[in-house]
Amino acid sequence: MSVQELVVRRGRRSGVTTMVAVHSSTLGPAVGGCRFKVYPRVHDAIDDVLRLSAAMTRKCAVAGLDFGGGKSVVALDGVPSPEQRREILLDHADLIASLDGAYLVGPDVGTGPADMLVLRERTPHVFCLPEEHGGTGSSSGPTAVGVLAALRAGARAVFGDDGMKGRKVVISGYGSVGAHLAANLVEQGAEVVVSDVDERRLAAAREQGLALVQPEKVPGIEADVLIPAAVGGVFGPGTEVAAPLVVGPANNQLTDDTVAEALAARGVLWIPDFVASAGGVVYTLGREKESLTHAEALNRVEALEKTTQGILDAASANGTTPLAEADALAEARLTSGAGPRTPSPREPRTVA
Ligand SMILES: NC(=O)c1ccc[n+]([C@@H]2O[C@H](COP(=O)([O-])OP(=O)(O)OC[C@H]3O[C@@H](n4cnc5c(N)ncnc54)[C@H](O)[C@@H]3O)[C@@H](O)[C@H]2O)c1
Repeated sequence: MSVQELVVRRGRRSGVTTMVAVHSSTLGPAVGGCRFKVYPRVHDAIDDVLRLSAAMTRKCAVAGLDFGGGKSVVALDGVPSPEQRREILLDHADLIASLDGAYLVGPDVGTGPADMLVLRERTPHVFCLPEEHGGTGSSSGPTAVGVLAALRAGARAVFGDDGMKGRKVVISGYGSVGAHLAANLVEQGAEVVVSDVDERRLAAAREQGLALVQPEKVPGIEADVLIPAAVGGVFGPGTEVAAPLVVGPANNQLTDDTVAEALAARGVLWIPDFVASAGGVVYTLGREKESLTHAEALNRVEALEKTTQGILDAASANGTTPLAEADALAEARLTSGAGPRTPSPREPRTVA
């Protein structure tokens, strides 16, 4: 996999290996999140940072952002104490600082706005600081708004209308984005079923009166919509997916790109994750780098509905998959520099 720059360094304070991949700077400085996770081997972390940074390039290009794709990973070999965590983050911040603005970091799996504040001690190239420190805080709400926008376009293609009343929706991963989605969909009158591996998250779902399903039963469960909101790599060549529409925020949902064709051949409309999950980065960068208001930035997130619609229309007209069309859109923008700039704002439907 081609990558512009990969820097891997063992932290001088913590001894923990952290890394940054700048996949592309064609459209601007690379942006991405910091993944803080236990990996069996450093090589697994390198594979992850490379794949995730490539997905960020596609995500930014399709969403019309003037930023490139990057990612950073802290490759843990066990769960650190709070003191160790701080040392690891400071080491990681030094690595990011050494790239001199070529990579801007935000939160990802395992990190949040409070961790961004620690990184900020050593480098200015950080976004999503806590709101009380001038940042926009967690991007989960805007990410959910973007998923719902993509879902509307997908629902029109599959069901002929985008109303969710009475539709059965399965959400895999009742984390921060999953919980936003569940609340919104319940409000719209959908029958929501959730799945998680964390007992505390299941208890939170029960408290909201949500039905539960075991994670291993998720792909095969009869439903109208499946929302992957947990981890990547959940759909392989042989995965039987019962829902006719799949759209969700989890990054890199397919084990490889050919799975998109396998899903399409089985009559499943899969909306590329890098399209559906762009709401967080669109909102955050709009607010923090372009000084947009909350409403203006949310309007840009809502515009993902139109972007998704265009991708689905093209796939239907050309007899291709949404992945092929989303890739073509990203490629066109990366090669010409001119892309689908987000249309002018309209009033937001949802407030995160
Ligand atoms: N938060 C954002 O703004 C954002 C933006 C873009 C993409 N994403 C992606 O969306 C996904 C969800 O993000 P989040 O911020 O809600 O993360 P999160 O960590 O808050 O939630 C993920 C949830 O998935 C659960 N989970 C893990 N493995 C599971 C499995 N096998 N089956 C069911 N549940 C499982 C976890 O216990 C957790 O509750 C992640 O893949 C993330 O990378 C998030």
